[in-house]
Amino acid sequence: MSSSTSNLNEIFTVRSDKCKYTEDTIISDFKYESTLVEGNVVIPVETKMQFKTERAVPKVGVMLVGLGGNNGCTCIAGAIANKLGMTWNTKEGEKKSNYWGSVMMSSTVKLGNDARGNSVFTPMKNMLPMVDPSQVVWGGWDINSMNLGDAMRRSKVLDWDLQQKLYENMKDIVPLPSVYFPDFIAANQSERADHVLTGTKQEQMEHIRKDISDFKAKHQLDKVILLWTANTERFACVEEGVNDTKENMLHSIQRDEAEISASTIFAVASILEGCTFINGSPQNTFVPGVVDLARHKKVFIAGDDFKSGQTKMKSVLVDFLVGAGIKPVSIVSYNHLGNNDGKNLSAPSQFRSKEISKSNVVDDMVESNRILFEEDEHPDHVVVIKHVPYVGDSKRALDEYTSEIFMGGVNTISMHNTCEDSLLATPLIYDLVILAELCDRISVKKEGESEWEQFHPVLSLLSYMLKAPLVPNGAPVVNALFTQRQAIINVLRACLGLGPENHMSLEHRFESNLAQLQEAISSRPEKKARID
Ligand SMILES: NC(=O)c1ccc[n+]([C@@H]2O[C@H](COP(=O)([O-])OP(=O)(O)OC[C@H]3O[C@@H](n4cnc5c(N)ncnc54)[C@H](O)[C@@H]3O)[C@@H](O)[C@H]2O)c1
Ligand SMILES: O=P([O-])([O-])O[C@@H]1[C@@H](O)[C@H](O)[C@@H](O)[C@H](O)[C@@H]1O
Repeated sequence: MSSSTSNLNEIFTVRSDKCKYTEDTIISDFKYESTLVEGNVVIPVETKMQFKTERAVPKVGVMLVGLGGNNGCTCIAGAIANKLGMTWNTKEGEKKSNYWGSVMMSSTVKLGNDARGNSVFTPMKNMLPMVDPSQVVWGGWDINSMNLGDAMRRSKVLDWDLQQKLYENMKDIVPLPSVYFPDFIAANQSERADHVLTGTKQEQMEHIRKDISDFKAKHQLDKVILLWTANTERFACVEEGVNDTKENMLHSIQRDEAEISASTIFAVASILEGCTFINGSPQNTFVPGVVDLARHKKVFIAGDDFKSGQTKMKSVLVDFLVGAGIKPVSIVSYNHLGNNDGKNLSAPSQFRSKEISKSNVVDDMVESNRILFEEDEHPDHVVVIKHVPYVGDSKRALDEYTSEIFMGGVNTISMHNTCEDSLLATPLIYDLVILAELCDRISVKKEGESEWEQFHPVLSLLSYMLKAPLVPNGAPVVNALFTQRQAIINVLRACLGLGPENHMSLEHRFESNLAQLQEAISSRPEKKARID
Protein backbone atom coordinates (compact mmCIF):
# COMPACT_ATOMS: atom_id res chain seq x y z
CA MET A 1 0.00 0.00 0.00
CA SER A 2 1.52 3.32 -0.97
CA SER A 3 0.66 5.94 1.54
CA SER A 4 0.46 9.21 -0.30
CA THR A 5 -0.02 12.54 1.35
CA SER A 6 -2.53 15.24 0.94
CA ASN A 7 -2.49 18.84 2.03
CA LEU A 8 -5.47 20.18 3.88
CA ASN A 9 -5.51 23.87 3.16
CA GLU A 10 -8.96 24.58 4.59
CA ILE A 11 -9.39 25.40 8.25
CA PHE A 12 -10.29 22.18 10.03
CA THR A 13 -12.12 21.40 13.24
CA VAL A 14 -11.41 18.62 15.70
CA ARG A 15 -14.38 16.41 16.51
CA SER A 16 -13.65 15.25 20.06
CA ASP A 17 -15.07 15.52 23.54
CA LYS A 18 -11.63 16.87 24.44
CA CYS A 19 -11.95 19.97 22.26
CA LYS A 20 -14.76 22.49 22.65
CA TYR A 21 -15.23 25.47 20.38
CA THR A 22 -17.10 28.54 21.57
CA GLU A 23 -17.44 31.82 19.67
CA ASP A 24 -14.51 33.29 21.55
CA THR A 25 -12.39 30.36 22.63
CA ILE A 26 -11.13 26.86 21.99
CA ILE A 27 -10.96 24.90 25.25
CA SER A 28 -9.24 21.52 25.28
CA ASP A 29 -8.73 18.78 27.85
CA PHE A 30 -5.18 17.55 27.82
CA LYS A 31 -3.28 14.90 29.74
CA TYR A 32 0.34 16.00 30.03
CA GLU A 33 2.52 12.92 30.45
CA SER A 34 6.07 13.23 31.72
CA THR A 35 8.44 10.98 33.64
CA LEU A 36 10.20 11.55 36.92
CA VAL A 37 13.55 9.77 37.34
CA GLU A 38 14.62 9.01 40.88
CA GLY A 39 17.93 7.20 40.91
CA ASN A 40 17.35 4.20 38.67
CA VAL A 41 13.60 4.32 39.05
CA VAL A 42 11.46 5.91 36.34
CA ILE A 43 8.01 7.10 37.38
CA PRO A 44 5.38 8.20 34.82
CA VAL A 45 3.64 11.42 35.85
CA GLU A 46 0.26 12.50 34.45
CA THR A 47 -1.08 16.04 34.81
CA LYS A 48 -4.63 16.67 33.67
CA MET A 49 -5.09 20.19 32.46
CA GLN A 50 -7.06 22.44 30.13
CA PHE A 51 -5.78 24.73 27.42
CA LYS A 52 -7.77 27.84 26.48
CA THR A 53 -7.07 29.74 23.28
CA GLU A 54 -8.72 33.08 22.52
CA ARG A 55 -9.84 32.77 18.90
CA ALA A 56 -9.93 36.44 17.90
CA VAL A 57 -6.69 37.58 16.26
CA PRO A 58 -6.07 41.15 17.45
CA LYS A 59 -4.87 44.09 15.38
CA VAL A 60 -1.12 43.88 15.93
CA GLY A 61 1.63 46.44 15.52
CA VAL A 62 5.31 45.55 15.52
CA MET A 63 8.00 48.13 16.24
CA LEU A 64 11.47 47.09 15.10
CA VAL A 65 14.55 48.58 16.73
CA GLY A 66 16.95 48.81 13.80
CA LEU A 67 14.17 49.39 11.26
CA GLY A 68 16.56 50.77 8.67
CA GLY A 69 18.95 47.84 8.82
CA ASN A 70 19.19 45.00 6.33
CA ASN A 71 16.82 42.78 8.33
CA GLY A 72 14.52 45.66 9.25
CA CYS A 73 13.90 47.02 5.78
CA THR A 74 13.75 43.53 4.25
CA CYS A 75 11.10 42.61 6.85
CA ILE A 76 8.91 45.56 5.86
CA ALA A 77 9.54 44.98 2.16
CA GLY A 78 8.59 41.31 2.43
CA ALA A 79 5.37 42.05 4.29
CA ILE A 80 4.33 44.71 1.76
CA ALA A 81 5.23 42.54 -1.24
CA ASN A 82 3.21 39.63 0.15
CA LYS A 83 0.29 41.85 1.06
CA LEU A 84 0.17 43.20 -2.50
CA GLY A 85 0.87 39.82 -4.07
CA MET A 86 3.81 41.29 -5.92
CA THR A 87 5.72 39.47 -8.64
CA TRP A 88 8.97 40.58 -10.21
CA ASN A 89 11.32 39.61 -13.01
CA THR A 90 14.74 38.07 -12.70
CA LYS A 91 17.10 36.45 -15.18
CA GLU A 92 15.63 33.10 -14.07
CA GLY A 93 12.12 34.30 -14.85
CA GLU A 94 9.22 35.67 -12.82
CA LYS A 95 9.29 35.34 -9.03
CA LYS A 96 6.31 35.54 -6.69
CA SER A 97 6.17 36.87 -3.14
CA ASN A 98 6.15 34.18 -0.43
CA TYR A 99 6.92 33.61 3.21
CA TRP A 100 9.34 30.73 2.66
CA GLY A 101 11.70 30.24 5.59
CA SER A 102 8.93 31.05 8.05
CA VAL A 103 8.13 27.86 9.96
CA MET A 104 4.70 29.20 10.96
CA MET A 105 3.73 30.45 7.48
CA SER A 106 5.40 27.93 5.18
CA SER A 107 5.89 24.63 6.97
CA THR A 108 3.25 21.95 7.39
CA VAL A 109 2.42 19.58 10.19
CA LYS A 110 0.93 16.10 9.99
CA LEU A 111 -2.63 15.99 11.28
CA GLY A 112 -3.02 12.23 10.92
CA ASN A 113 -4.09 9.68 8.30
CA ASP A 114 -7.22 9.52 6.22
CA ALA A 115 -9.33 6.36 6.05
CA ARG A 116 -7.10 5.00 3.33
CA GLY A 117 -4.00 5.43 5.46
CA ASN A 118 -2.81 8.49 3.59
CA SER A 119 -0.93 11.06 5.66
CA VAL A 120 -2.76 14.39 5.86
CA PHE A 121 -0.73 17.56 6.37
CA THR A 122 -1.88 21.11 7.01
CA PRO A 123 0.04 24.42 7.12
CA MET A 124 1.22 25.11 10.67
CA LYS A 125 -0.55 28.48 10.49
CA ASN A 126 -3.84 26.56 10.14
CA MET A 127 -3.51 24.85 13.49
CA LEU A 128 -4.84 27.83 15.47
CA PRO A 129 -5.88 31.41 14.61
CA MET A 130 -2.64 33.31 14.05
CA VAL A 131 -1.64 36.81 13.01
CA ASP A 132 -0.70 37.29 9.34
CA PRO A 133 2.50 39.31 8.84
CA SER A 134 0.82 40.99 5.86
CA GLN A 135 -1.79 42.44 8.21
CA VAL A 136 0.67 43.67 10.83
CA VAL A 137 1.29 47.42 11.16
CA TRP A 138 5.09 47.79 11.03
CA GLY A 139 7.17 50.67 12.40
CA GLY A 140 10.19 51.30 14.56
CA TRP A 141 13.36 53.19 15.25
CA ASP A 142 16.83 53.62 13.84
CA ILE A 143 19.86 55.76 14.75
CA ASN A 144 20.16 56.36 11.01
CA SER A 145 17.62 58.64 9.35
CA MET A 146 17.50 56.98 5.93
CA ASN A 147 13.99 56.24 4.63
CA LEU A 148 13.21 52.59 4.02
CA GLY A 149 13.15 52.93 0.24
CA ASP A 150 16.75 54.07 0.22
CA ALA A 151 17.65 51.68 3.06
CA MET A 152 16.33 48.83 0.91
CA ARG A 153 18.63 49.95 -1.89
CA ARG A 154 21.54 50.30 0.53
CA SER A 155 20.98 46.78 1.85
CA LYS A 156 21.28 45.15 -1.62
CA VAL A 157 19.20 42.23 -0.38
CA LEU A 158 16.23 42.08 -2.76
CA ASP A 159 16.22 41.73 -6.54
CA TRP A 160 16.44 45.08 -8.29
CA ASP A 161 13.09 44.74 -10.13
CA LEU A 162 11.33 44.06 -6.83
CA GLN A 163 13.08 46.98 -5.23
CA GLN A 164 11.89 49.22 -8.06
CA LYS A 165 8.32 48.03 -7.60
CA LEU A 166 8.48 48.45 -3.83
CA TYR A 167 10.26 51.80 -3.69
CA GLU A 168 7.13 53.96 -3.75
CA ASN A 169 5.68 51.94 -0.85
CA MET A 170 8.86 52.20 1.18
CA LYS A 171 10.27 55.68 0.59
CA ASP A 172 7.89 57.48 2.92
CA ILE A 173 8.57 55.19 5.87
CA VAL A 174 11.13 56.93 8.06
CA PRO A 175 12.36 55.37 11.33
CA LEU A 176 11.81 57.19 14.59
CA PRO A 177 14.98 58.61 16.16
CA SER A 178 16.52 56.23 18.61
CA VAL A 179 18.55 55.73 21.76
CA TYR A 180 22.25 55.64 20.93
CA PHE A 181 24.98 54.70 23.42
CA PRO A 182 28.18 54.53 21.33
CA ASP A 183 30.06 52.54 23.97
CA PHE A 184 27.92 49.47 23.32
CA ILE A 185 28.37 49.10 19.56
CA ALA A 186 31.39 49.35 17.26
CA ALA A 187 32.93 52.77 16.80
CA ASN A 188 32.53 52.27 13.03
CA GLN A 189 28.78 52.69 13.49
CA SER A 190 29.08 56.32 14.52
CA GLU A 191 28.92 57.49 10.90
CA ARG A 192 25.36 56.13 10.72
CA ALA A 193 24.23 57.84 13.90
CA ASP A 194 22.50 60.96 12.56
CA HIS A 195 19.07 60.26 14.08
CA VAL A 196 19.53 60.00 17.82
CA LEU A 197 17.68 61.10 20.93
CA THR A 198 19.29 63.24 23.58
CA GLY A 199 18.68 63.62 27.31
CA THR A 200 19.17 61.37 30.28
CA LYS A 201 18.58 57.63 30.08
CA GLN A 202 15.37 58.12 32.01
CA GLU A 203 14.19 60.82 29.62
CA GLN A 204 15.04 58.66 26.60
CA MET A 205 13.28 55.65 28.08
CA GLU A 206 10.17 57.75 28.69
CA HIS A 207 10.43 59.02 25.11
CA ILE A 208 10.46 55.45 23.81
CA ARG A 209 7.44 54.64 26.00
CA LYS A 210 5.60 57.57 24.43
CA ASP A 211 6.62 56.41 20.93
CA ILE A 212 5.04 53.05 21.70
CA SER A 213 1.80 54.49 23.10
CA ASP A 214 1.54 57.00 20.24
CA PHE A 215 2.08 54.22 17.66
CA LYS A 216 -0.60 52.10 19.32
CA ALA A 217 -3.08 54.98 19.42
CA LYS A 218 -2.36 56.26 15.91
CA HIS A 219 -2.99 52.86 14.32
CA GLN A 220 -5.74 51.84 16.79
CA LEU A 221 -3.85 48.70 17.68
CA ASP A 222 -4.91 46.05 20.17
CA LYS A 223 -1.36 44.93 20.77
CA VAL A 224 2.20 46.11 20.08
CA ILE A 225 5.29 43.89 20.03
CA LEU A 226 8.84 45.24 20.06
CA LEU A 227 11.70 43.37 18.41
CA TRP A 228 15.41 44.29 18.48
CA THR A 229 17.10 43.84 15.12
CA ALA A 230 19.57 46.65 15.67
CA ASN A 231 23.32 46.21 15.96
CA THR A 232 24.87 43.62 18.23
CA GLU A 233 25.95 45.29 21.44
CA ARG A 234 28.80 44.32 23.74
CA PHE A 235 27.70 42.42 26.83
CA ALA A 236 26.71 44.65 29.73
CA CYS A 237 28.39 43.93 33.06
CA VAL A 238 25.88 42.45 35.49
CA GLU A 239 26.51 44.30 38.73
CA GLU A 240 24.85 43.94 42.10
CA GLY A 241 23.05 47.12 42.93
CA VAL A 242 22.99 48.21 39.27
CA ASN A 243 20.97 45.78 37.11
CA ASP A 244 20.50 42.71 39.30
CA THR A 245 16.93 43.49 40.37
CA LYS A 246 14.06 45.43 38.81
CA GLU A 247 14.31 48.09 41.53
CA ASN A 248 18.07 48.55 41.13
CA MET A 249 17.78 48.63 37.34
CA LEU A 250 15.03 51.27 37.34
CA HIS A 251 17.08 53.33 39.81
CA SER A 252 20.17 52.90 37.62
CA ILE A 253 18.28 54.29 34.65
CA GLN A 254 17.19 57.24 36.78
CA ARG A 255 20.84 57.68 37.82
CA ASP A 256 22.02 57.59 34.17
CA GLU A 257 24.12 54.50 34.95
CA ALA A 258 26.65 53.85 32.16
CA GLU A 259 26.15 50.06 32.18
CA ILE A 260 22.52 50.26 31.06
CA SER A 261 22.54 49.54 27.31
CA ALA A 262 20.23 50.91 24.62
CA SER A 263 18.67 47.47 24.14
CA THR A 264 17.90 47.29 27.86
CA ILE A 265 16.34 50.75 27.72
CA PHE A 266 14.06 49.49 24.93
CA ALA A 267 13.27 46.29 26.82
CA VAL A 268 12.33 48.22 29.97
CA ALA A 269 10.21 50.71 28.01
CA SER A 270 8.46 47.83 26.26
CA ILE A 271 7.76 45.93 29.46
CA LEU A 272 6.47 49.06 31.22
CA GLU A 273 4.11 49.56 28.26
CA GLY A 274 2.95 45.94 28.58
CA CYS A 275 4.49 44.99 25.23
CA THR A 276 6.33 41.77 24.45
CA PHE A 277 10.03 42.38 23.78
CA ILE A 278 12.07 40.03 21.58
CA ASN A 279 15.86 40.24 21.19
CA GLY A 280 17.16 39.16 17.79
CA SER A 281 20.78 39.89 18.69
CA PRO A 282 23.23 38.07 20.98
CA GLN A 283 23.91 40.67 23.67
CA ASN A 284 22.63 40.22 27.23
CA THR A 285 19.78 42.70 26.95
CA PHE A 286 17.94 40.61 29.51
CA VAL A 287 20.09 41.32 32.53
CA PRO A 288 18.55 39.92 35.73
CA GLY A 289 16.78 43.20 36.47
CA VAL A 290 14.93 43.03 33.13
CA VAL A 291 13.83 39.43 33.72
CA ASP A 292 12.71 40.43 37.21
CA LEU A 293 10.68 43.33 35.80
CA ALA A 294 9.11 41.15 33.05
CA ARG A 295 8.05 38.56 35.63
CA HIS A 296 6.65 41.24 37.91
CA LYS A 297 4.69 42.85 35.07
CA LYS A 298 3.79 39.47 33.49
CA VAL A 299 5.07 40.65 30.10
CA PHE A 300 6.71 38.28 27.62
CA ILE A 301 10.40 38.58 26.79
CA ALA A 302 12.29 36.28 24.42
CA GLY A 303 15.74 35.99 22.90
CA ASP A 304 18.58 35.85 22.04
CA ASP A 305 19.98 36.10 18.51
CA PHE A 306 18.11 34.86 15.43
CA LYS A 307 19.16 31.31 14.48
CA SER A 308 19.18 31.81 10.76
CA GLY A 309 21.74 29.82 8.81
CA GLN A 310 25.18 28.61 9.87
CA THR A 311 24.13 28.10 13.48
CA LYS A 312 20.79 26.58 12.48
CA MET A 313 22.70 23.99 10.48
CA LYS A 314 25.02 23.39 13.47
CA SER A 315 22.04 22.71 15.75
CA VAL A 316 20.85 20.07 13.26
CA LEU A 317 24.19 18.47 12.43
CA VAL A 318 25.46 18.08 15.99
CA ASP A 319 22.06 16.72 17.04
CA PHE A 320 22.30 14.16 14.23
CA LEU A 321 25.89 13.19 15.10
CA VAL A 322 25.39 12.82 18.86
CA GLY A 323 22.00 11.19 18.32
CA ALA A 324 23.67 8.65 16.05
CA GLY A 325 26.25 7.84 18.72
CA ILE A 326 28.99 9.65 16.80
CA LYS A 327 31.32 11.92 18.77
CA PRO A 328 32.01 15.36 17.33
CA VAL A 329 35.45 16.35 18.63
CA SER A 330 36.17 19.47 16.58
CA ILE A 331 33.81 22.11 15.20
CA VAL A 332 35.23 25.00 13.22
CA SER A 333 32.74 27.63 12.09
CA TYR A 334 34.16 30.29 9.82
CA ASN A 335 32.20 32.84 7.90
CA HIS A 336 32.70 36.12 6.14
CA LEU A 337 30.04 38.66 5.32
CA GLY A 338 30.04 42.15 3.94
CA ASN A 339 26.97 43.84 5.40
CA ASN A 340 26.82 46.44 8.17
CA ASP A 341 26.25 43.67 10.71
CA GLY A 342 29.59 42.22 9.70
CA LYS A 343 31.15 45.67 9.95
CA ASN A 344 29.85 46.07 13.50
CA LEU A 345 31.00 42.54 14.37
CA SER A 346 34.52 43.37 13.19
CA ALA A 347 34.99 45.08 16.55
CA PRO A 348 36.20 42.67 19.27
CA SER A 349 33.54 43.37 21.92
CA GLN A 350 30.67 42.96 19.49
CA PHE A 351 32.25 39.84 17.96
CA ARG A 352 32.54 38.37 21.48
CA SER A 353 28.77 38.65 21.95
CA LYS A 354 28.22 36.72 18.73
CA GLU A 355 30.97 34.19 19.48
CA ILE A 356 29.19 33.25 22.71
CA SER A 357 25.80 32.70 21.09
CA LYS A 358 27.30 30.75 18.18
CA SER A 359 29.33 28.53 20.48
CA ASN A 360 26.86 27.54 23.19
CA VAL A 361 24.39 26.07 20.73
CA VAL A 362 25.84 22.52 21.06
CA ASP A 363 26.01 22.33 24.86
CA ASP A 364 22.68 20.57 25.46
CA MET A 365 23.37 17.88 22.86
CA VAL A 366 26.89 17.21 24.16
CA GLU A 367 25.70 17.01 27.76
CA SER A 368 22.96 14.55 26.80
CA ASN A 369 25.39 11.73 25.96
CA ARG A 370 27.80 10.55 28.64
CA ILE A 371 28.71 7.53 26.53
CA LEU A 372 30.52 9.87 24.17
CA PHE A 373 31.48 12.75 26.46
CA GLU A 374 32.87 12.71 29.98
CA GLU A 375 31.54 15.27 32.45
CA ASP A 376 32.74 18.73 31.32
CA GLU A 377 34.17 17.28 28.09
CA HIS A 378 33.33 19.28 24.98
CA PRO A 379 34.37 19.34 21.33
CA ASP A 380 36.99 21.87 20.29
CA HIS A 381 34.83 24.70 18.99
CA VAL A 382 36.07 27.75 17.11
CA VAL A 383 34.01 30.60 15.66
CA VAL A 384 35.53 32.99 13.16
CA ILE A 385 33.73 35.94 11.53
CA LYS A 386 35.40 38.20 9.02
CA HIS A 387 34.08 41.33 7.34
CA VAL A 388 34.53 41.27 3.58
CA PRO A 389 32.51 44.16 2.11
CA TYR A 390 32.28 42.77 -1.42
CA VAL A 391 30.00 39.84 -0.50
CA GLY A 392 27.45 42.10 1.19
CA ASP A 393 24.52 40.31 2.85
CA SER A 394 25.48 37.04 1.14
CA LYS A 395 27.37 35.48 4.04
CA ARG A 396 29.72 32.65 3.15
CA ALA A 397 29.87 30.02 5.90
CA LEU A 398 32.50 27.30 5.86
CA ASP A 399 32.22 24.64 8.52
CA GLU A 400 34.25 21.57 9.38
CA TYR A 401 32.93 18.90 11.75
CA THR A 402 35.43 16.22 12.77
CA SER A 403 34.04 13.24 14.67
CA GLU A 404 35.34 10.02 16.16
CA ILE A 405 33.45 6.98 14.92
CA PHE A 406 33.47 3.19 15.25
CA MET A 407 36.72 1.46 16.22
CA GLY A 408 38.99 4.49 16.19
CA GLY A 409 37.80 5.85 12.89
CA VAL A 410 37.52 9.57 12.15
CA ASN A 411 34.87 11.24 10.01
CA THR A 412 35.12 14.79 8.70
CA ILE A 413 32.17 16.73 7.28
CA SER A 414 32.99 19.97 5.51
CA MET A 415 30.34 22.26 4.14
CA HIS A 416 30.03 25.54 2.32
CA ASN A 417 26.78 27.36 3.06
CA THR A 418 25.97 30.65 1.35
CA CYS A 419 23.54 32.24 3.77
CA GLU A 420 21.64 35.21 2.37
CA ASP A 421 21.56 36.57 5.90
CA SER A 422 18.54 38.88 5.73
CA LEU A 423 16.48 36.54 3.54
CA LEU A 424 17.02 33.85 6.17
CA ALA A 425 16.56 36.06 9.23
CA THR A 426 13.50 38.03 8.12
CA PRO A 427 11.12 35.02 8.11
CA LEU A 428 12.26 34.37 11.68
CA ILE A 429 11.11 37.87 12.63
CA TYR A 430 7.66 36.97 11.29
CA ASP A 431 7.73 33.67 13.21
CA LEU A 432 8.81 35.29 16.47
CA VAL A 433 5.97 37.80 16.19
CA ILE A 434 3.34 35.22 15.17
CA LEU A 435 4.21 32.77 17.92
CA ALA A 436 4.68 35.39 20.64
CA GLU A 437 1.30 36.91 19.80
CA LEU A 438 -0.39 33.49 19.79
CA CYS A 439 1.14 32.55 23.15
CA ASP A 440 -0.42 35.70 24.56
CA ARG A 441 -3.85 34.19 23.77
CA ILE A 442 -3.15 30.80 25.31
CA SER A 443 -3.65 29.96 28.98
CA VAL A 444 -3.78 26.73 30.96
CA LYS A 445 -5.52 25.47 34.06
CA LYS A 446 -4.34 22.40 35.92
CA GLU A 447 -6.93 19.98 37.32
CA GLY A 448 -8.19 21.17 40.66
CA GLU A 449 -7.08 24.75 40.15
CA SER A 450 -9.49 27.62 39.57
CA GLU A 451 -7.22 30.17 37.89
CA TRP A 452 -6.06 30.19 34.27
CA GLU A 453 -2.31 30.69 33.95
CA GLN A 454 -0.33 32.19 31.05
CA PHE A 455 3.05 31.04 29.82
CA HIS A 456 6.01 32.12 31.94
CA PRO A 457 7.11 35.66 30.91
CA VAL A 458 10.38 34.18 29.63
CA LEU A 459 8.86 32.72 26.46
CA SER A 460 11.14 29.76 25.79
CA LEU A 461 8.78 28.26 23.20
CA LEU A 462 10.35 30.73 20.71
CA SER A 463 13.72 28.98 21.00
CA TYR A 464 13.44 27.37 17.53
CA MET A 465 14.13 30.83 16.06
CA LEU A 466 16.99 31.70 18.41
CA LYS A 467 20.65 30.72 18.87
CA ALA A 468 20.86 31.31 22.61
CA PRO A 469 17.35 30.64 23.97
CA LEU A 470 16.42 32.53 27.12
CA VAL A 471 14.65 30.12 29.47
CA PRO A 472 12.98 30.48 32.87
CA ASN A 473 15.42 30.18 35.74
CA GLY A 474 16.16 26.49 36.37
CA ALA A 475 14.72 25.31 33.05
CA PRO A 476 16.99 23.40 30.64
CA VAL A 477 18.19 25.10 27.47
CA VAL A 478 17.22 23.08 24.37
CA ASN A 479 19.04 23.93 21.13
CA ALA A 480 18.34 20.81 19.04
CA LEU A 481 16.32 22.23 16.18
CA PHE A 482 13.74 19.50 15.62
CA THR A 483 13.14 19.08 19.34
CA GLN A 484 12.36 22.80 19.44
CA ARG A 485 10.05 22.51 16.42
CA GLN A 486 8.25 19.50 17.89
CA ALA A 487 7.62 21.45 21.09
CA ILE A 488 5.75 24.09 19.10
CA ILE A 489 3.73 21.50 17.19
CA ASN A 490 2.78 19.60 20.34
CA VAL A 491 1.65 22.77 22.13
CA LEU A 492 -0.54 23.62 19.13
CA ARG A 493 -1.92 20.05 19.19
CA ALA A 494 -2.57 20.26 22.93
CA CYS A 495 -4.64 23.41 22.35
CA LEU A 496 -6.86 21.23 20.16
CA GLY A 497 -7.01 18.32 22.59
CA LEU A 498 -4.74 16.26 20.36
CA GLY A 499 -1.98 14.22 21.90
CA PRO A 500 1.69 14.90 21.11
CA GLU A 501 3.00 13.72 17.76
CA ASN A 502 4.77 10.46 18.60
CA HIS A 503 5.80 9.23 15.14
CA MET A 504 5.09 5.65 16.25
CA SER A 505 2.81 4.91 13.28
CA LEU A 506 1.66 1.72 14.97
CA GLU A 507 -1.25 1.57 12.54
CA HIS A 508 1.30 0.63 9.92
CA ARG A 509 3.50 -1.66 11.96
CA PHE A 510 1.30 -4.66 12.65
CA GLU A 511 -0.53 -7.06 10.35
CA SER A 512 -3.73 -6.65 12.38
CA ASN A 513 -3.72 -2.91 11.93
CA LEU A 514 -3.06 -3.27 8.24
CA ALA A 515 -5.88 -5.80 7.95
CA GLN A 516 -8.30 -3.35 9.58
CA LEU A 517 -7.01 -0.64 7.28
CA GLN A 518 -7.45 -2.79 4.19
CA GLU A 519 -11.03 -3.50 5.33
CA ALA A 520 -11.63 0.22 5.85
CA ILE A 521 -10.24 1.01 2.44
CA SER A 522 -12.27 -1.62 0.59
CA SER A 523 -15.46 -0.47 2.31
CA ARG A 524 -14.95 3.20 1.46
CA PRO A 525 -14.83 4.70 -2.03
CA GLU A 526 -11.74 6.79 -2.81
CA LYS A 527 -12.44 10.34 -1.63
CA LYS A 528 -10.46 13.48 -0.80
CA ALA A 529 -9.19 13.44 2.76
CA ARG A 530 -11.38 15.84 4.73
CA ILE A 531 -11.82 16.45 8.39
CA ASP A 532 -15.19 18.02 9.20
N1 LIG B 1 21.02 36.35 9.47
C1 LIG B 1 21.02 37.55 10.06
O1 LIG B 1 20.91 38.58 9.42
C2 LIG B 1 21.16 37.59 11.54
C3 LIG B 1 21.14 36.41 12.29
C4 LIG B 1 21.23 36.50 13.67
C5 LIG B 1 21.33 37.73 14.29
N2 LIG B 1 21.37 38.87 13.52
C6 LIG B 1 21.47 40.13 14.23
O2 LIG B 1 20.42 41.00 13.82
C7 LIG B 1 20.86 42.34 13.93
C8 LIG B 1 20.54 43.08 12.65
O3 LIG B 1 21.20 42.49 11.58
P1 LIG B 1 21.26 43.32 10.21
O4 LIG B 1 21.96 42.49 9.21
O5 LIG B 1 19.92 43.88 9.90
O6 LIG B 1 22.23 44.52 10.66
P2 LIG B 1 22.28 46.02 10.13
O7 LIG B 1 23.53 46.58 10.65
O8 LIG B 1 22.00 46.07 8.68
O9 LIG B 1 21.03 46.71 10.85
C9 LIG B 1 21.10 47.16 12.16
C10 LIG B 1 20.42 48.51 12.19
O10 LIG B 1 20.33 48.93 13.54
C11 LIG B 1 20.58 50.30 13.59
N3 LIG B 1 20.91 50.60 14.97
C12 LIG B 1 22.07 50.39 15.64
N4 LIG B 1 21.92 50.78 16.93
C13 LIG B 1 20.63 51.18 17.08
C14 LIG B 1 19.83 51.66 18.16
N5 LIG B 1 20.38 51.81 19.37
N6 LIG B 1 18.54 51.96 17.95
C15 LIG B 1 17.99 51.80 16.72
N7 LIG B 1 18.68 51.36 15.64
C16 LIG B 1 19.98 51.06 15.83
C17 LIG B 1 21.66 50.54 12.58
O11 LIG B 1 21.68 51.89 12.14
C18 LIG B 1 21.20 49.60 11.45
O12 LIG B 1 20.35 50.27 10.56
C19 LIG B 1 22.36 42.29 14.25
O13 LIG B 1 22.55 42.42 15.64
C20 LIG B 1 22.73 40.87 13.85
O14 LIG B 1 23.84 40.36 14.56
C21 LIG B 1 21.29 38.84 12.18
O1 LIG C 1 23.82 32.10 10.33
P1 LIG C 1 23.83 32.20 11.84
O2 LIG C 1 25.06 31.59 12.45
O3 LIG C 1 22.56 31.69 12.48
O4 LIG C 1 23.93 33.72 12.22
C1 LIG C 1 24.72 34.65 11.55
C2 LIG C 1 26.19 34.44 11.80
O5 LIG C 1 26.61 33.30 11.15
C3 LIG C 1 26.97 35.62 11.25
O6 LIG C 1 28.31 35.42 11.55
C4 LIG C 1 26.50 36.90 11.88
O7 LIG C 1 27.15 37.93 11.28
C5 LIG C 1 25.05 37.11 11.69
O8 LIG C 1 24.65 38.18 12.49
C6 LIG C 1 24.26 35.93 12.16
O9 LIG C 1 24.37 35.84 13.56
